[in-house]
Amino acid sequence: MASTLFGDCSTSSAARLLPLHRHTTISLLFRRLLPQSLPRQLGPSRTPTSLRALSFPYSTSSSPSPAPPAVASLAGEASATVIDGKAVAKKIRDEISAEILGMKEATGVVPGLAVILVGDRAESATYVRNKKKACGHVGINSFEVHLPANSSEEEVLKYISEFNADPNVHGILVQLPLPSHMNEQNVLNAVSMEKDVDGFHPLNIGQLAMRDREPLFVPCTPKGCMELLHRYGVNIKGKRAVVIGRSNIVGMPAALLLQREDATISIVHSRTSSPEEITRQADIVIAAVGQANMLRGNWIKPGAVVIDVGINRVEDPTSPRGYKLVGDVCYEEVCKVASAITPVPGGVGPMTIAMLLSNTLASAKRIHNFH
Ligand SMILES: Nc1nc(=O)c2c([nH]1)NC[C@@H]1CN(c3ccc(C(=O)N[C@@H](CCC(=O)O)C(=O)O)cc3)C=[N+]21
Repeated sequence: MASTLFGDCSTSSAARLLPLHRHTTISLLFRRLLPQSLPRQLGPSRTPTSLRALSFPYSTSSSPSPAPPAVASLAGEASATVIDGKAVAKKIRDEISAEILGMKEATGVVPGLAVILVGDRAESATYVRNKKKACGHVGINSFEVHLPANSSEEEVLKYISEFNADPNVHGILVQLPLPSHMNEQNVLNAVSMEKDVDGFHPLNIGQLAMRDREPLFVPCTPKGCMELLHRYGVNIKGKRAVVIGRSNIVGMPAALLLQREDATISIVHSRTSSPEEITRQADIVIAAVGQANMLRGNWIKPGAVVIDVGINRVEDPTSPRGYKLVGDVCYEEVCKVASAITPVPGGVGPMTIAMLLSNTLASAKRIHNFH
């Protein structure tokens, strides 16, 4: 993830690449004309009680009061519900811990996750460390191989086949990106599809794309996005969903998952003309492009639900790390238009790790026939 200089939406590099046709204020005023779009779009929450407190502020609201003058209204503009991925992920980890304990007591089996990290990218090392910590918290054994950046592809393949054969390992994750001299396809194909907790094996992706078939694993980040939509009671069936970005690991599987739940999907990508016009039609937006603050307020239909997958570092001299994390969505603008939005950090990121743990537990249960 490239570091950019700009932390605020108005100066985002992406905003210059993709010219804006409308100003945010217009969106804000437009939204005022449709104050009822939110409660109708979001049906009653299927969310457990503990999460309901985090849920929609509008669901019980009465009729809108007369509109104050536009300028005054901007400060008091109601904000979207914040979809708290950190809290949901914690709840899921607690559920996983309990299940793992039960499984251990009943069968003696402890789920195991193997992570292969090649090279010294600081971000990759951080993710791997976070995954290991998360495994520790829920009671999953973690196995880690850290290879130097100049290792050969054969070496990586050798570790993969060892983990494929190891009965203590139920999940195998090869941290991406791999160094450029390696063939990512060869490596991902080598992971046994029964241990493919990332869901990146072509057979798992293929099953995801086919009707009436079930993949053994669904990729963690898109699965986390869907879990957030479910736990916040967002209706998907029959809705228009736009996924921005067509990567194998997020955009494409996210679109397939939404389609499997009967949304009508569009994928917006770097060659799409008028991406903002298409995005503005969406009831659900999943942004996964890796461009800081790219989605402005005027890309969003009032009342839409926005899931921000981007994790971009932008320089921030006031932060001890020297940078801060921002999403692909210009949060300050979009939170005034959307009905619900995920923050960065604290949105999809923690869910990705929770889904990895969930996939690893599911794998151990399947391998040991424990249900
Ligand atoms: N084979 C493979 N599988 C992956 O799942 C995979 C990968 N490779 N390569 C890199 C990406 C990235 N990724 C993240 C996971 C958690 C957070 C996360 O927890 N983020 C925190 C912030 C963490 C921080 O403060 O740095 C948050 O958004 O709140 C972010 C990013 C998994 N990835």
